[in-house]
Amino acid sequence: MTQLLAVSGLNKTYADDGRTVHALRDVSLHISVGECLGVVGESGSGKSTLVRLLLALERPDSGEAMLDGVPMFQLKPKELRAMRRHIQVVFQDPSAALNQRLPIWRSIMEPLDNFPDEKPAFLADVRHSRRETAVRLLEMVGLQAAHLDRYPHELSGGQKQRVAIARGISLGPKLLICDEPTSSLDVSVQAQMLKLLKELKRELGIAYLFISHDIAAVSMMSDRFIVMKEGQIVDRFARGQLLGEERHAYTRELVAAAT
Ligand SMILES: Nc1ncnc2c1ncn2[C@@H]1O[C@H](COP(=O)(O)OP(=O)(O)OP(=O)(O)O)[C@@H](O)[C@H]1O
Repeated sequence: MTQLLAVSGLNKTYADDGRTVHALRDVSLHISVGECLGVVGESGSGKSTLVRLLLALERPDSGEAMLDGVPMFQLKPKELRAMRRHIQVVFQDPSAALNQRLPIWRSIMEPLDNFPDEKPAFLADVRHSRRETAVRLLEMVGLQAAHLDRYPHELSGGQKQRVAIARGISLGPKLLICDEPTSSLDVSVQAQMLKLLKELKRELGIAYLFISHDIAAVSMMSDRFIVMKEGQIVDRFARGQLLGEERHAYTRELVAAAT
């Protein structure tokens, strides 16, 4: 499989009350085109730090991330902005991700409005019209044109997360980071959201970095897995190997805690 993202030797420390916190220690991973890499780890294991670095919101102390062979942390701000459209994110809390004062269709169109020349293949026939484009995106995530002019407070949590996913896929990214995308949702809605993400992955060929403390959700989505603890990757394995004898003790603890 063609490699999409190759992260090597990422280190990130923070100063906290005079103490140095190693949020990431020598983290290396790769994701192939169209693949889902699941990331599991308890709170404080470094998952959000990894996301912030990949979104270029912060820089690592050392290490590199190559996206399609381009070294991200060496890019100039303008180049970085252009590259960033290839990595989109869906966060845990869709309410925080959507502007409460904008109707849904405007929120959905924000990324495309920021990159007016982008025309992903699945939007090519509607891109001439912002509203038609928004309808197409809504339909792709299981909502309808009737939702176009609603405001976030008029939607359920699951519907808001669908809108956030519509935004996330709108630029046809190569990588979608799903950062605890189901954690804020009712249990009954979580499975529907995972099903939707799976369908979009298959339809659009997007690779996912799927982060969750919910091992069941990660197992359902991912082709391969990494387990993080105190900023380090302590275990790596492929689908079907979660319950294997060779699993790290910490992975087994997480599995035991989840069952
Ligand atoms: N800005 C910061 N300043 C100081 N310490 C930080 C900062 N950001 C993260 N840390 C520390 O780095 C470590 C990793 O944090 P991180 O948020 O990446 O973990 P996480 O696995 O995403 O946890 P959670 O699931 O709770 O978000 C933690 O010990 C955290 O306290």
